[in-house]
Amino acid sequence: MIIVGLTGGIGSGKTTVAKMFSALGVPVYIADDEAKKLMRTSKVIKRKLIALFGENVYVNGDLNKPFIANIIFNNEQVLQEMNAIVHPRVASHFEKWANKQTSAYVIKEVAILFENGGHKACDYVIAVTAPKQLRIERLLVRDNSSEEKIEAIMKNQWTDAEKVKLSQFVIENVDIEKTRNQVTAVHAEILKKLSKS
Ligand SMILES: CC(C)(COP(=O)(O)OP(=O)(O)OC[C@H]1O[C@@H](n2cnc3c(N)ncnc32)[C@H](O)[C@@H]1O)[C@@H](O)C(=O)NCCC(=O)NCCS
Ligand SMILES: Nc1ncnc2c1ncn2[C@@H]1O[C@H](COP(=O)(O)OP(=O)(O)OP(=O)(O)O)[C@@H](O)[C@H]1O
Repeated sequence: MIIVGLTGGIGSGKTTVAKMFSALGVPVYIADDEAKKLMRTSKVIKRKLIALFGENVYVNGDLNKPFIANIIFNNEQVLQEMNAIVHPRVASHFEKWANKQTSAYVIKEVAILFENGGHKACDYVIAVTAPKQLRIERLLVRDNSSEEKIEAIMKNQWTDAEKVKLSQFVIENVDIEKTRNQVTAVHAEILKKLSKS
């Protein structure tokens, strides 16, 4: 199966772009959603997360997100330990999912693709970009978050320039209609590349 990674910084519009690919009939895997599902349901992951963070990591059986976020986005060591527990499970879950798809290619949306070396398992990578200030403004509206928390998350992520250098496709997501046109063009280009290979 041909795997196209879709990545971008927090608030760049990855999910917005992923939905546009989905509307074109491309199967889309949202790694973050699946990671959170596994963190809620896998006994092995739950046990390891409790060992790492303590009992407060779950509240009434659900993930205690503010508690986790407050720790991991201020402590890179713990962030990496959590990722080492969760991400290998997501990788095998993705593989099973991808093997069931029958389309020309699939999209794998991952917020931290390059940062974790996940791009090496992709045939192509699409980077979604948007100016930092615009991303912050979107998140302040969407999440009722603080600028401080957003900056803390951004510190753990590569810059757009670094991601663009290693990506085969770039979608600049500022004007939504222009974004839609870029998605259509990238989809056509990928299909063309695949028909030649
Ligand atoms: C840490 C958690 C609890 C924070 O939840 P919260 O609702 O506050 O934020 P949200 O989920 O919207 O994430 C905000 C941003 O943080 C970044 N981020 C999230 N998880 C991670 C991670 N494991 N490593 C690095 N950055 C991350 C992403 O850019 C994301 O867009 C949550 O993100 C989580 O459970 N993450 C683990 C799942 C995971 O690893 N996802 C990353 C992609 S596989
Ligand atoms: N081109 C755009 N014009 C206006 N608003 C947009 C545009 N693209 C995305 N948004 C809005 O910005 C917010 C962030 O977009 P989205 O959730 O797609 O980003 P993301 O990269 O997936 O975020 P995260 O990294 O937090 O998962 C959403 O509220 C979305 O509706």
